[in-house]
Amino acid sequence: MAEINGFDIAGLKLIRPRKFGDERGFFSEVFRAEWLPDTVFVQDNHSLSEKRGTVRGLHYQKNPRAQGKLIRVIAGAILDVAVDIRWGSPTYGRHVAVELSAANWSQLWVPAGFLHGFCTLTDATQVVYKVTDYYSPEHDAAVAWDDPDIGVSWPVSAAAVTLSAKDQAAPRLAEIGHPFQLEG
Ligand SMILES: Cc1cn([C@H]2C[C@H](O)[C@@H](COP(=O)(O)OP(=O)(O)O[C@H]3O[C@@H](C)C(=O)[C@@H](O)[C@H]3O)O2)c(=O)[nH]c1=O
Repeated sequence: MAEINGFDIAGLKLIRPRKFGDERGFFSEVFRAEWLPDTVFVQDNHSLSEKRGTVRGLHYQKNPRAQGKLIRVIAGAILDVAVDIRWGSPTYGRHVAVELSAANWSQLWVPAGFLHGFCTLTDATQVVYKVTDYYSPEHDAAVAWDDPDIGVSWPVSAAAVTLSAKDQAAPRLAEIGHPFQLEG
């Protein structure tokens, strides 16, 4: 059982699985295939970010190895961001930013055709996510987290952020062309 809601940007979904607490702790179904019809996951990922103010993103894999991602947090909290880069989409360039945490037990479904990234709001944050294609270093790509054309209101300043070398060197959205076309 889960509550599933859409956003103004088509394709994105917020999933809130039920959590059954009792004197032992809790039980929760964290994934059911029926929540995301026609979606097949092939890889599960788990990352730990030691410090609050760590940004990972904004990432995507190029076609034909594009990935949909189902993201959740099992320790701490993040601001999770998905940017629509489906060329032809009425919401091209727009993003959503939602807090996912171990406390709110929410998951964000980000289909292929989006940039994805997050900022940790706590130390020792652990994020786990399912993806629909295997990691492919040749197709792995990024856009600058602080691209003003995207305009994410990140909860960390450029002076304080912890960022990988790869993410520091990422191009702006205007420089990557149009890697995804809206289907249908
Ligand atoms: C993502 C990934 C990385 N790696 C390796 C490559 C590298 O040596 C090390 C760290 O990789 P990265 O710096 O790319 O990790 P990270 O910055 O955490 O990348 C992730 O960020 C979030 C926001 C996403 O959306 C993911 O799809 C992925 O892009 O792990 C894999 O072996 N498999 C994978 O699926």
